[in-house]
Amino acid sequence: MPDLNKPTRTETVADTMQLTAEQRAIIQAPVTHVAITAVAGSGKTTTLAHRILHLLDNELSAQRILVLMFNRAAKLEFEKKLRKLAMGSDKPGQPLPEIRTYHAMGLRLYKRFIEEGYLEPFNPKILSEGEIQFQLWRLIREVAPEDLRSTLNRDKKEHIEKAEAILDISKAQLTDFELTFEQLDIQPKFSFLKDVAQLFEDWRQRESRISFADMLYEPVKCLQAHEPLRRLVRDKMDVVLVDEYQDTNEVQHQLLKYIAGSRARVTIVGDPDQTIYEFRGASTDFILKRFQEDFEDPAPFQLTWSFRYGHRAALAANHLIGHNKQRRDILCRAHQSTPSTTVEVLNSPDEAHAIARLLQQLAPASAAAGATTPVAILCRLWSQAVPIELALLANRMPYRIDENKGALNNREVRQVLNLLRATAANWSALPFETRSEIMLEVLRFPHVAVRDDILRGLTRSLARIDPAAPAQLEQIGLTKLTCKAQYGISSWQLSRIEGTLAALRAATLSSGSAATVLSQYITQTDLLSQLGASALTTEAADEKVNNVLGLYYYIKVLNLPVMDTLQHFDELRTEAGLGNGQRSGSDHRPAIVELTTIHKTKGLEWPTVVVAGFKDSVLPYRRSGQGAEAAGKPTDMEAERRLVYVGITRAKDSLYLSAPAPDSGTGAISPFIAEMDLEASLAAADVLESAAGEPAPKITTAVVERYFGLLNSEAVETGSSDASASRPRPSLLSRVISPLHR
Ligand SMILES: Nc1ncnc2c1ncn2[C@@H]1O[C@H](COP(=O)(O)OP(=O)(O)OP(=O)(O)O)[C@@H](O)[C@H]1O
Repeated sequence: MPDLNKPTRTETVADTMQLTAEQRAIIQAPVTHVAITAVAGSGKTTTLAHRILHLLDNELSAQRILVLMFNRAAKLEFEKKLRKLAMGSDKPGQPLPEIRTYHAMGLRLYKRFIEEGYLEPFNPKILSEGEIQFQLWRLIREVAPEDLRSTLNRDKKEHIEKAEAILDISKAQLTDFELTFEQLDIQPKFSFLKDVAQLFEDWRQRESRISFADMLYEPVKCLQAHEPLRRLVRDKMDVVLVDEYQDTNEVQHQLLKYIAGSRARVTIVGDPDQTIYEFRGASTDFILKRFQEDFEDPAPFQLTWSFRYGHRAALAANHLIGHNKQRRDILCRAHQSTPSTTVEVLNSPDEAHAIARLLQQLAPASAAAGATTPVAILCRLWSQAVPIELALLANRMPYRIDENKGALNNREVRQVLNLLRATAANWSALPFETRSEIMLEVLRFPHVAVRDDILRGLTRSLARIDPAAPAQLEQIGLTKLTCKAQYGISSWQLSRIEGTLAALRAATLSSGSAATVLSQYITQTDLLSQLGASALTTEAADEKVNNVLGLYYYIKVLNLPVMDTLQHFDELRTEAGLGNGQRSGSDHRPAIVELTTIHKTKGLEWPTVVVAGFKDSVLPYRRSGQGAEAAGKPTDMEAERRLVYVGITRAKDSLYLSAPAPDSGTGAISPFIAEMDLEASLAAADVLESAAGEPAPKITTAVVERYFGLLNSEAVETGSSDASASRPRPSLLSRVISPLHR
């Protein structure tokens, strides 16, 4: 193995990049196992990229270096970073190592093991969460013990969620269902769910289907069982580097061990405060303990300076995360080369429009900032994004959102709009086929629990008559006497259809705004609880209900009659490029806003970040569980706090925390805002950034004192002014939007 202690070209690279001593130590470390713990924005990925160039410079072959990233977005970002760095080096065309996600790696091994005859070929259509939950519910109904049958429907979600947890955690931890059941501390009355998990696996194998989890689980189980396969995969690499190790689970840790064998030296890097995938079996144990146990004598390194955000964001993040008890108490601190970051609370009774207005004001500065997408709006749940996206569209703000997540493609949004169409003045002028389709959607919203083929026949008859007309069912010959014989539906189903049609009739006759019509219909059909009940999990129920509520609030602010509201939405569809049923974008302006969830932002950063939904029940997210056990379950505050920590540490120049206006009736402000201690954080940062260099802030906390102590005791490294110059701070972004809520 080459001697990597000798000074090399990387030092030159390091010098021009103004790398810190902490970073240089890692880049130039000898090729041993290495464990790096680092704070958010401290240049973990940047340092890994430099380390790779250093290794290549020292005659390690690119083919013998493997980089494992957590997800696709992080992989793409890293590829870009490495390519750019390589382009600036004196060997711009040199081959670069393979960068893979864990799952891509698992899938590659899976296919190889099929070729070797150890695994069966699988259907390329990967099982979705929805399909898995649907199958679990089918099996639960098949095998539930007699004494639980009477409450099975009521506790549907609880059963599905527990069965899914047994399945997921067993695959993530490589434990059998029995042990997982015990570890999850599930009540004995649910022990039949272990059989459900096994029956699901039998079904899955019969159908040759695999899930996302199986891409890792199956090959690792195979490796555990077969020595020839272990020989096949091990010792192929000299160096393996793994990012985001704080979110590693057992199956990933084992895969890493098998790939490394006794040859590869492994570098792991991560930030325990950014662990946000516990629900997939992730644990800080792997970065803090297990790696040290399973890989011989790893050299420990730390990255403690943030280059992403300034003192305000650093102090707010430190105050917040300091409330977690189960952590290593490390402060993140802004490097002196880092421009200051403004932190503001955006208090508003109408979050969506407040954010859209803010972005209108920031747009020129954002465009000038030159970043590909200079602003990110981060949500806890996708349903939060519905009214925000609509407000962005209404303000003609070019944005980007995950495929399939757009508000106008959202099922509940489409259903609300169809309901409004059914109550609109131009109903009878609509083509017959359109009316039938709309009636079908109305009878599914909430679902009247009639089979689809019967429902289709029924809605074709209903489409012929006026929704405002009384006694419509009689008009199409559907009465208590005829319903069974003619349509094969029960009296109970008939009463549901009657209920929906009565609500539709009342809505059609209403002279109020679209919001009044919708609100009447929601109340009369008990829509929200019906929607919640139809979902297979609590989170899915919350998303459905919040999709409707988000749209309702948007329509309420719009305050237009039904026809005008529908026209407004037609215009939004055109703006979104959906006019002809295809999403193409109405114009080709580059997106200045990325609308996404905090879970999707691993390793990413933006000049301006807006974290939405700082209100109780959203941050921290409290599931509206229906089963008695779920409802009483305390929210995992530490996990939610880590999520907010990840969100707020994505900002470079400006961070906005969107919260309800006090006493506006739009919800209580999230306790996390108080936990950030913004008063103390901002006052302390003012002192640190003042040219006069005041001795101490007027308001102080233990965190502020430690922060000052750290800055004072360790000389901040010099020579980083170029780094700060490379990222000028947009002046527009520093203005106060709304008074800081204390
Ligand atoms: N020595 C340095 N001087 C100036 N800027 C730096 C330095 N090192 C890294 N940066 C910049 O700091 C920012 C954060 O770096 P990077 O994304 O690598 O951090 P990270 O630790 O991987 O982040 P996260 O905690 O989100 O995973 C980037 O904009 C990067 O270019």
